[in-house]
Amino acid sequence: MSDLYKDMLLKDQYCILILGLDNAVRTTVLERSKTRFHKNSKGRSLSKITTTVGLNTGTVDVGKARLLLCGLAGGQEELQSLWYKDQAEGHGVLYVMGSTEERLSEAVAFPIFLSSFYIPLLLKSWAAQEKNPEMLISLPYLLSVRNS
Ligand SMILES: Nc1nc2c(ncn2[C@@H]2O[C@H](COP(=O)(O)OP(=O)(O)OP(=O)(O)O)[C@@H](O)[C@H]2O)c(=O)[nH]1
Ligand SMILES: [Mg+2]
Repeated sequence: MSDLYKDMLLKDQYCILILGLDNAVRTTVLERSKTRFHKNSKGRSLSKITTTVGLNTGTVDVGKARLLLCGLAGGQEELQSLWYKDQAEGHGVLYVMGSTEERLSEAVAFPIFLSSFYIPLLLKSWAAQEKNPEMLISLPYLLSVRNS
């Protein structure tokens, strides 16, 4: 309990939404992240992962940051409009693309929309020489998930 308490006090916490089309392996990325990064928790084995109903969550530690990962159900076309509202409510988005060629144009629409927000922000924080922790943790995290 004392270790947990210290961890909670020392770490900056961020809420990261995992978005992507249905069947894009969002839950797999979440469960693999838990196994890879959470010292006291092992993610579900791949054979136990079924279609998400509602919400999957998990916490992982990346450097000095603690990420609360939220995998939402519903990557289907009719629910994608919710992403535009949801993404503004988290600190960041982990967008998973595991799509077939037929759905590629559907899969890239949202990252193109997001980059119109984040690229100007990134350029602005570079120009002001600010260290933006949300952006600094993203690349090492993505590389580590990919390699695990
Ligand atoms: N070919 C292949 N399939 C994979 C891989 N990883 C996971 N899958 C399969 O992809 C399917 C979808 O994975 P999920 O993680 O459930 O995807 P999701 O985006 O959470 O899907 P929903 O919640 O149903 O929308 C499952 O049948 C997985 O077993 C992989 O590396 N290669
Ligand atoms: Mg899922």
